Amino acid sequence: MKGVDHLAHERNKTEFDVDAMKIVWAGSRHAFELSDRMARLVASDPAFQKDGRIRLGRKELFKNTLRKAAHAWKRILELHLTEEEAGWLRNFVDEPSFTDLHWGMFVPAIKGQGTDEQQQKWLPLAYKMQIIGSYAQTELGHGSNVQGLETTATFDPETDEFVIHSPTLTSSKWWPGGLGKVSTHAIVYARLITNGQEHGVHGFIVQLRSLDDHMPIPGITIGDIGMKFGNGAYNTMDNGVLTFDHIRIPRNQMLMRVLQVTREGKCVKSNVPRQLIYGTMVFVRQTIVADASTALARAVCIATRYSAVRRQFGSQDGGMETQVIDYKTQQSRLFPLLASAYAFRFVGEWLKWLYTDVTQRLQANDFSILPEAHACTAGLKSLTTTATADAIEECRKLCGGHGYLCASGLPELFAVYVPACTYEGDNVVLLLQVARFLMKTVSQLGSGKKPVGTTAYLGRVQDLLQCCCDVQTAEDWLKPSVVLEAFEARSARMCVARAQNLSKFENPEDGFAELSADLVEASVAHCQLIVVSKFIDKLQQDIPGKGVNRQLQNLCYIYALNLLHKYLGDFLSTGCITPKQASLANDQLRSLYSQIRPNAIALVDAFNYTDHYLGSVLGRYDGNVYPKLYEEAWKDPLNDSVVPDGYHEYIHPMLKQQLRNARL
Ligand SMILES: CCCCCCCCCC/C=C\CCCCC/C=C/C(=O)SCCNC(=O)CCNC(=O)[C@H](O)C(C)(C)COP(=O)(O)OP(=O)(O)OC[C@H]1O[C@@H](n2cnc3c(N)ncnc32)[C@H](O)[C@@H]1OP(=O)(O)O
Ligand SMILES: Cc1cc2nc3c(=O)[nH]c(=O)nc-3n(C[C@H](O)[C@H](O)[C@H](O)COP(=O)(O)OP(=O)(O)OC[C@H]3O[C@@H](n4cnc5c(N)ncnc54)[C@H](O)[C@@H]3O)c2cc1C
Repeated sequence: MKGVDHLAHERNKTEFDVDAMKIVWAGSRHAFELSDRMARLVASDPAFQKDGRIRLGRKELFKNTLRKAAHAWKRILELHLTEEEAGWLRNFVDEPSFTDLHWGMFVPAIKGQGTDEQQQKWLPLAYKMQIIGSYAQTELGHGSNVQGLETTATFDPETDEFVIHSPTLTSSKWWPGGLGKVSTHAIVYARLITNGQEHGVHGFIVQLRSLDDHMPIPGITIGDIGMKFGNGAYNTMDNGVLTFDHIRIPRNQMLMRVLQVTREGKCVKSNVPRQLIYGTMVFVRQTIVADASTALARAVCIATRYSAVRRQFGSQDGGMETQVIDYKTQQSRLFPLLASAYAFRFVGEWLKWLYTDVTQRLQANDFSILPEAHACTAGLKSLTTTATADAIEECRKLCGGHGYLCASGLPELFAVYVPACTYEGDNVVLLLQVARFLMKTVSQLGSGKKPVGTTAYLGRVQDLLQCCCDVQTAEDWLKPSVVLEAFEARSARMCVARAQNLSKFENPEDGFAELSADLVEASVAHCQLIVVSKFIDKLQQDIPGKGVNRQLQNLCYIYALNLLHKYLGDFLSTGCITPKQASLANDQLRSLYSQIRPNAIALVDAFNYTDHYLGSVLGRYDGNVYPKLYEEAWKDPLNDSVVPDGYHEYIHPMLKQQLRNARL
């Protein structure tokens, strides 16, 4: 690192091995080395520079994204990068583009829902980018309600083809990323109709544009849906609109792992459950949880470094003013977010493991943990994206006025990140799925069915309904068993109370609708328990590096005790803890903030983000904020001229008018 390090005094306070923590954050030494190499490769390549992209108009911005995507692909081929390396490289390019959907949804959909023959035909083309795919599920009229989609795929036995059609305006495909201007193909979700009968929604591989001149296939109308929230941000993506006028595709382009349509138009079910049609969403939700920690860590890194640079008030005898990070209010807002970044990292790691396990089981025809995998991916996607979007905004406020400048990097990060609360399932709709799973689990307790996995604690429901929290001193809140029991008891009691209320309704669906707001709260409690318990599990691992485990313990208890404070109503009203114990938890929280304080900068350094990736003057590694902020201001196009365009037309005549009025 060249130049003066304005944060050196902070780094000198560190009480743990930062390099070892970098490996814990990355997940392994291999992941660390690989991501570090790719981050530096991108940061050092002028073709990937990001300065000024927020000032580009839509067309320039989009073309710039196409240029970067093409350059990234060129480098991937030239350097013979592996799939893993290529994924990291694209990540550090840090610009949403059609490639996210191609690699993130189109390819996984074919892998997850295609037959062996379909995979053999389509995957090589997709891997070489000889075709570019998107994922066209949502329509103008329906997104959450997948079974409500209107596009039809009618089998024509005479020609052995499906006819894909958009019967209404509301059946127009609407939102798919990469669709508007780039994709040549899409997985299109449509209602399957054979022999006049409906068979639910299925995926079809449909060519959209000519591979020669990129013109839409006759009968297809396609375009971009228009500008989205924020400057730059997600506007690098061509989210699209698409309609079909009786487009014909061969029968073998329906993804047939779940259901096969024969030459005669007969539907033959395979042994895999229907829900596997939703499998791509489970995969992507799992990756979104991992991405949440990355985005949250970016915001926290910026806010933490800047909070150590920024000084306000408190100067005595002409000495230095107080660093804002030393204010207890700043710490109580910032450190729980730092702890959440680590918590989400570890739960993301665990979810990846769960997903891999489910995939292997599915291949062996074991579908038993599919409902749990669905509930975990849906619930954790909802919990982590909501918390991350809120946290990015909180980090902006933690940076005061300068946080509102685009140069802070936070407005763009927020604008890019916030749709994660909606895409891949609206966060409330997903929590309702978790609630269904929880209510089903509770209702089966009486029949002796033993809950497993993340709901195993519900098997101890009788104990959890009666247990009393064993906390007498603030230090007692540093016992994993105490924290875990408080979270388990809160979630179990909320689930049982909701289930009892539901049982009062004659029609369970009416009850579910009426009590849905309460049910969502139980889902949140359950998901928070998962995050806390996976963090505690992480602490039990053998973590090398001086002081690393200690820091992680502090972060884990900050995460848990801050939630306890924030959701105190739940903990008190369900009788899990007493007001006195809650007050002791707060005492412990303050003590933990003091312990984290000297390590805060090193804990964000452990994310190993380059200045290029952070894209923030406030979050610079060297803390040299003010001169760079000053320099940045002069780059604004308004400062190209001293007297602005429009002066002669609008300002000058106004001034003259006032002068005349004054003389009158
Ligand atoms: C500063 C600059 C920074 C730059 C940063 C750049 C970084 C780039 C950032 C980009 C990162 C990532 C890119 C992401 C791109 C986003 C792309 C987005 C794509 C999409 O949004 S695709 C569309 C997604 N759509 C949805 O998610 C729809 C949500 N709806 C549903 O999932 C379902 O319809 C439903 C579950 C809500 C309802 O289903 P339905 O069948 O109608 O009803 P139910 O009766 O409730 O369910 C039936 C049973 O099925 C079970 N079920 C439901 N879903 C699943 C599932 N997925 N898997 C398994 N089982 C499932 C359900 O539990 C029921 O079971 P039961 O009968 O009770 O046993
Ligand atoms: C940036 C972005 C990228 C996207 N990319 C893609 C893509 O590549 N491919 C694709 O197919 N789609 C994509 N989508 C679409 C996305 O998946 C949907 O917008 C999302 O699933 C939400 O569905 P909706 O828009 O129908 O919301 P709605 O369901 O209309 O939600 C509106 C409100 O109704 C509430 N609500 C809905 N149903 C219920 C219920 N049962 N109970 C209680 N409340 C309810 C919701 O909580 C929300 O508050 C993208 C969306 C965005 C914003």
